[in-house]
Amino acid sequence: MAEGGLLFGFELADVLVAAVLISVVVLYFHAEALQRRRCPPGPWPWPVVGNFSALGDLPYRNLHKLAGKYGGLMYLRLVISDFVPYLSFITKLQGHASKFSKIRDVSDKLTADFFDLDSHRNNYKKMKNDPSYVPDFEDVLMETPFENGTNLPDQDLLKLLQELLNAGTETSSNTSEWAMAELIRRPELIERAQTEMDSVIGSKRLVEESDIQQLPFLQAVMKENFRLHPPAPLLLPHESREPTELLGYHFPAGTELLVNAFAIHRDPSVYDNPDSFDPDRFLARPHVDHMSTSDPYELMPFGKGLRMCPGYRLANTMVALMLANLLYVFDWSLPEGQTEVDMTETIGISVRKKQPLFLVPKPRFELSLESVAEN
Ligand code: HEM
Repeated sequence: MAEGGLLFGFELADVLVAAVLISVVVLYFHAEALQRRRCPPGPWPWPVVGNFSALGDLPYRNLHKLAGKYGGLMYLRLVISDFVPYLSFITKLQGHASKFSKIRDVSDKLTADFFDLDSHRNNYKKMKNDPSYVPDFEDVLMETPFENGTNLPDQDLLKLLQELLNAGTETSSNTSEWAMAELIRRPELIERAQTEMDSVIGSKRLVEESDIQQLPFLQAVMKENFRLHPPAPLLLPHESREPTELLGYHFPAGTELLVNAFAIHRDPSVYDNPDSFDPDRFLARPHVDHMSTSDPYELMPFGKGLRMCPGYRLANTMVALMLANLLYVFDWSLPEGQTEVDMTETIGISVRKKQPLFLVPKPRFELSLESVAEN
């Protein structure tokens, strides 16, 4: 009974607030249930924060675990504007946009200083008629005309160089570090790689690009390393432009798609003992080729299809060449007193070792400076 602002002994205002809250919760669950009817399964999102907390520090690992519960195709809500698009301004209020724009400004300045287009252009003008001068990538980009005959504007040129620098350096160096870390834990694998190279290369020179095709074990090491340590384990986010149906599920236009290459690479139905480093598995499965732009999808450190990494050939060749030479020219050991390699991961632009790897090299043979310079 309402009496003097009371309803069954409760303050009327409290009852109204409670009623509103309950309605909001009921409406939220109802709207969520409707929305999810045609979506793949996935963890139930918390109001406002969604499933963001499920990602943790190493999202590819946590999503892999979640896939064990919900299956390979999962639906998650990651940001507040996924719930209520007109609340996207909150992301701005959190200050991320301004932080990013500061980082962008610093990065733009570093790129401009590093590539120094004007002096590079002057140098190229002086050198281009010298037959011994080999134009570098910056020269080629500066000189390449568009279809309308003009050159790429400097600002665009710098952005392009910046993107290549960001996408290509840390990924490649981290890959090499992971490979050395895996190999030093299994010295017999280093010996096998060295025996293979000794038989193919023969004379005492550096390993060349043309040798790599004849080094199947080294290539198997590369594949196994990419399988266990894809530098970009969730590739890059992709977004659907149109509403799409897949496996009976509905994906509205604008759905963000993350492909968990890490989870694919550790699928026990494809790879026995998926967490162990075993290059022999690829000698037994030569058809699995991470350099193929389409199927097989068992190994995809560079992604697949139209948006696959455009630097994949350069990256694969450079990493293989670097690894081959490190193993061919040197024997390696852990620093005195160290018996274990810490394999903990952390994420920067790509996944890297949390603790940098320190190894001690010992030359396997004398290599004259002349033969190094010739290479
Ligand atoms: C081990 C080395 C590398 C790995 C594992 C790697 C991997 C990847 C992956 C997984 C993607 C996203 C593909 C997707 O979303 O489907 C990507 C994109 C990209 N990569 Fe690489 N990458 C490497 C080295 C390089 C190098 C050396 C360059 C250039 C010099 C490069 C340039 C790029 C660029 C520009 C993109 C963005 C492409 C786009 O927006 O469509 N990457 N890379």
